[in-house]
Amino acid sequence: MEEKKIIDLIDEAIQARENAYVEYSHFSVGAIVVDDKGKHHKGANVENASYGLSNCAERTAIFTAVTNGMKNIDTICIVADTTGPVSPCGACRQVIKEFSAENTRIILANLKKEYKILTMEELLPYGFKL
Ligand SMILES: O=c1ccn([C@H]2C[C@H](O)[C@@H](CO)O2)c(=O)[nH]1
Ligand SMILES: [Zn+2]
Repeated sequence: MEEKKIIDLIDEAIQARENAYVEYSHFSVGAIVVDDKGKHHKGANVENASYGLSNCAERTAIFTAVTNGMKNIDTICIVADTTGPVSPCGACRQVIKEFSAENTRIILANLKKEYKILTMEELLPYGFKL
């Protein structure tokens, strides 16, 4: 993927991050899923007073994309205010895997636009799939 497209996706995820509802952690995360038809779906983390009910940004974006008919993730871009590129939690890695294909790109980034692009196998080696 060309550099400009990557930076544009990071910018889009930074925009999505603006809508994060982070009453408890004050840690905002944004995500963009590009589906197999090239459509973009955004997500932000949405927390709850019952902490365990909180939903991560990447899962919000994936569930929205699936609701809109996505079968496979072409690219997912996740951004947070971290020292290096953000590291998604284990639950999200498993959910990304569910909708990943051979060529799915996973872009992890921070607000300084430092990023790394991983394959599913790199993000979740030996992950569970039926
Ligand atoms: O990759 C990540 C890591 C964390 N969070 C959220 C969960 C919680 O709302 C907050 C702090 O963990 O950040 C995400 O949305 N994505
Ligand atoms: Zn998560």
